[in-house]
Amino acid sequence: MRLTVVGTGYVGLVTGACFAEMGNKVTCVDIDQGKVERLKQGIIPIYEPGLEEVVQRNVHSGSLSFTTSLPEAMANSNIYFIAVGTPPGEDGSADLQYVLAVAREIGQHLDDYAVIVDKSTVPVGTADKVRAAVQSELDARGVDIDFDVVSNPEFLKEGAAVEDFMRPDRIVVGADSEPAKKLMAQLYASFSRNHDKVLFMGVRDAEMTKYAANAMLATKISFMNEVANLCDRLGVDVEKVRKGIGSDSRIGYHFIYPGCGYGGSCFPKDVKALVHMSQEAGFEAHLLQAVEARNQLQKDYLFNRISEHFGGQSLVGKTFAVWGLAFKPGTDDMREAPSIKLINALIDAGARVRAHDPVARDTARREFPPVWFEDGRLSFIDDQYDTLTHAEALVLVTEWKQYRQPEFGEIAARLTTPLIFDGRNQYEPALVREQGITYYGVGR
Ligand SMILES: NC(=O)c1ccc[n+]([C@@H]2O[C@H](COP(=O)([O-])OP(=O)(O)OC[C@H]3O[C@@H](n4cnc5c(N)ncnc54)[C@H](O)[C@@H]3O)[C@@H](O)[C@H]2O)c1
Ligand SMILES: O=c1ccn([C@@H]2O[C@H](COP(=O)(O)OP(=O)(O)O[C@H]3O[C@H](CO)[C@@H](O)[C@H](O)[C@H]3O)[C@@H](O)[C@H]2O)c(=O)[nH]1
Repeated sequence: MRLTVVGTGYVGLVTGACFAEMGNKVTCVDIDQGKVERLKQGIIPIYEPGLEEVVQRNVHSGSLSFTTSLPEAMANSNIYFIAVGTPPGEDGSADLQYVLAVAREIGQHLDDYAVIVDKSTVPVGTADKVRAAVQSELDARGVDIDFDVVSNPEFLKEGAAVEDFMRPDRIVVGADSEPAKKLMAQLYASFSRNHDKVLFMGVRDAEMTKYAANAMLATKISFMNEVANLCDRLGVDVEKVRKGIGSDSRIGYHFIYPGCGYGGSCFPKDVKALVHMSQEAGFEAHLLQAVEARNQLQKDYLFNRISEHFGGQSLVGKTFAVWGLAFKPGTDDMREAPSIKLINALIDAGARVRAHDPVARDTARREFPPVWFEDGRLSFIDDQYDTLTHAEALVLVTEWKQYRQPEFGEIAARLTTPLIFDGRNQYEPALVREQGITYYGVGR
């Protein structure tokens, strides 16, 4: 099939590349000319395992192409995916300006029946807005062309995006017309060869399903973070509790890892957007507000533990080694990363930070004032162990694989006071303490 994907971010690029890999002919469109030029050469703008190979292979075979011209892409296909950003507005609502700009542009160039697919995460009712935006452009042109708007939210995780797209748990398709359903069933047939993974539902049902999924996962994490805080006060090891409850198949092990808060471009923004959607519907979403509030507090957890350890002493002049900047392992994405809040708090308190991340240094640099790098308050170090030089403590923020089994002897020898704050409960406390290192986890 011939497809157009608008937006070449994490979702658009993975969608386009993976559909091309499945034998479709895909044109990806982006307004960022530099990005499009690099993509044409097979250079991808983000760190996402396995993606570069898929892009290069399909660019080379001619199945995947890139352009800045939406009309050029539309001319060759009859399914248009909208995969542009929906960032949070001031009030927490999802900002639809990019989605609606694409819808208007589609309306300006539509010349035959097409299915417009909302792949971006958008509030309930957005498909109607997309439909209205397209229709008003058709009306302005004085033409009568049939089209459908479908909701097909994406559930991929960064760091495992290609795998998640290729082997999804389910494919949600909200479609209110038979021709649209038929086309979407045909498109996804190859993903459901063994099990029928496509769940057809109404457009509004599909829009809500995406938010409900993310809100459920965020709720599990905030719940566990709350339990971890309680464990601190009651002298309980939350990791024992996690295993104890995860073994109940009704609860399960997924997404109950306590830590220093969830980040990323989805959970924080989508929980806020759902709270906003509730308010607009005249309903107070008490639980979701608490999920968001717990997460904000959780991002202060490590700084509070550090302050408590130093017994209210000033942190001025103290140096801290931070391992991990990205919001999770496997990505260079810094959106809402817990490391940002921690580093700001440490530097505001007069401390210095020496940080390491295997891939996110360039993206992380943009998150902090340049003067901090110039005057040495913040340094990004090439070798993870070199961060420890002159440092009082090691703070683990992102559990990259290379941090999971470190040389504790070397850590103890290099730190001025052997001390670890483990924001992801990666280390066995007894093992660390055997090395003469003082250890703090989250809820243990
Ligand atoms: N990042 C994820 O893991 C993930 C997963 C599932 C769903 N989502 C949702 O998918 C959507 C996209 O997220 P993302 O992380 O890929 O965003 P992103 O910010 O990485 O990429 C968006 C891209 O759209 C482009 N763009 C903006 N306006 C355009 C226009 N008019 N025409 C063409 N291109 C345009 C931008 O230049 C950018 O390259 C969001 O709604 C997000 O919530 C994201
Ligand atoms: O038990 C857990 C699991 C995750 N996290 C944190 O939660 C955040 C999000 O992690 P993850 O869900 O793995 O990454 P995302 O790429 O943000 O993916 C989420 O957001 C996407 C965008 O909507 C959805 O498509 C995915 O299904 C959903 O998992 C990260 O900061 C993790 O450190 C925890 O603290 N504890």
